[in-house]
Amino acid sequence: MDENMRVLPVRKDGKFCYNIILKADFTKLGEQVKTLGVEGRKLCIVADAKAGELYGEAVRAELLKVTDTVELYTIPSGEEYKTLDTVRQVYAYLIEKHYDRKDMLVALGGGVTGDLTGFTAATYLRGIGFIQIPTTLLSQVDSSIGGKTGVDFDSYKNMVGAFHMPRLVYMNPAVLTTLPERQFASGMGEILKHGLIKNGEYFQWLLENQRAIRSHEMDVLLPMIEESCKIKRAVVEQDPTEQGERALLNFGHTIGHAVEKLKNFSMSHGECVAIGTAAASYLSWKQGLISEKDLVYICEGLKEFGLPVRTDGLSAGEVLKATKSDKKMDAGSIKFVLLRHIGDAFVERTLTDEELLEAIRWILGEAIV
Ligand SMILES: NC(=O)c1ccc[n+]([C@@H]2O[C@H](COP(=O)([O-])OP(=O)(O)OC[C@H]3O[C@@H](n4cnc5c(N)ncnc54)[C@H](O)[C@@H]3O)[C@@H](O)[C@H]2O)c1
Ligand SMILES: O=C(O)C(=O)C[C@@H](O)[C@H](O)[C@H](O)COP(=O)(O)O
Ligand SMILES: [Zn+2]
Repeated sequence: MDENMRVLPVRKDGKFCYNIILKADFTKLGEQVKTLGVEGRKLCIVADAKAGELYGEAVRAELLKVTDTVELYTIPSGEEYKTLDTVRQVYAYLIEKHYDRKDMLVALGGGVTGDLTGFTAATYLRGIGFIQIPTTLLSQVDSSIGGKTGVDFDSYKNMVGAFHMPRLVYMNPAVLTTLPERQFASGMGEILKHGLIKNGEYFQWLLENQRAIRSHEMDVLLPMIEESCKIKRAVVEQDPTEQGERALLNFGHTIGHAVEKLKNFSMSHGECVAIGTAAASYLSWKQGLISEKDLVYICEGLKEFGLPVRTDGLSAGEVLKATKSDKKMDAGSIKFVLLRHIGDAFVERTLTDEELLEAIRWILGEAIV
């Protein structure tokens, strides 16, 4: 066993499902993929344009140690391409190249690539295997784990999707050195969420180590990525298909997804989650759950990591409408994740439109009457 490699097994229904590998290079990728029995099978790397350009050949070279056919199919970068049309183009390529049920897809890129490739794998020939090689901070700590796959539809986030577990998640944090700062901050939006919903001490640790994290010091980044992976793993192991507990991972996403859509994806997912987190924290304060001091602590914490807690150019009414068009409605009431305290979240179903509007006005910087 390589002492610089961390292996986090993920279970489903109590049984081993797949490993998350954390290793600061790609040297163990071939060996890990070999354990999946892909010898003689075709592998198609579905790569985000940027990640493919930077890491496509290194990944392909490792995979060629295991099987003879490894192809690289590039998709354009950006949330606006997380669509059925891009999926259709990947299907067409797979059909043209005669991919069969035992061949596999390899997602190389951020959450957009992972969600889209996972959905393609879930639906092509009624389901083939796929591997996640996440290359953004956000995808390493959140989207590559747990098998939520899907695409946007008419700009509504993740409206079409499937639960389809990866066969392996191999994350190499060294690739984060090329990640633009704004994308790094986006990943911090989900990481801070993990602390807020599940581990208050971790949230505090993140703020205390803010400087080292923002300077990308590996001795702090590695334990941070590992801890977030463990939090996400614990939630998805308990509730793989979002019957209850998993909904907590949607903290900050209800209003966040509405902002993401209304801003035409000009803001990153993590930035919108940060704005949604501010709104959900405001509601938690208004419900008498967290203190005003905690609300300020959370918002200042988000800002320390370069994340927004406010936005403008939108009307409160349109944000409410888009919020209620997200997937969080259940028999007419909205499922909204609130904080009982920092490190402990729950789902609330009784919030009124007036209460939601007040929180929305707050993140829009409007006077509250
Ligand atoms: N399935 C889930 O559980 C889950 C969880 C969280 C988020 N998501 C989804 O993930 C998506 C956001 O993912 P994201 O933040 O990774 O964005 P992304 O996939 O759009 O990647 C962000 C940008 O980083 C670039 N990039 C990727 N890796 C790079 C690298 N190593 N160096 C330089 N540039 C690199 C990409 O080209 C892109 O421009 C959203 O669609 C969101 O809905 C899904
Ligand atoms: O894994 C989950 O479950 C999550 O909710 C993680 C979120 O960070 C992620 O953005 C997810 O894609 C949101 O799912 P959705 O079903 O609300 O679209
Ligand atoms: Zn998210």
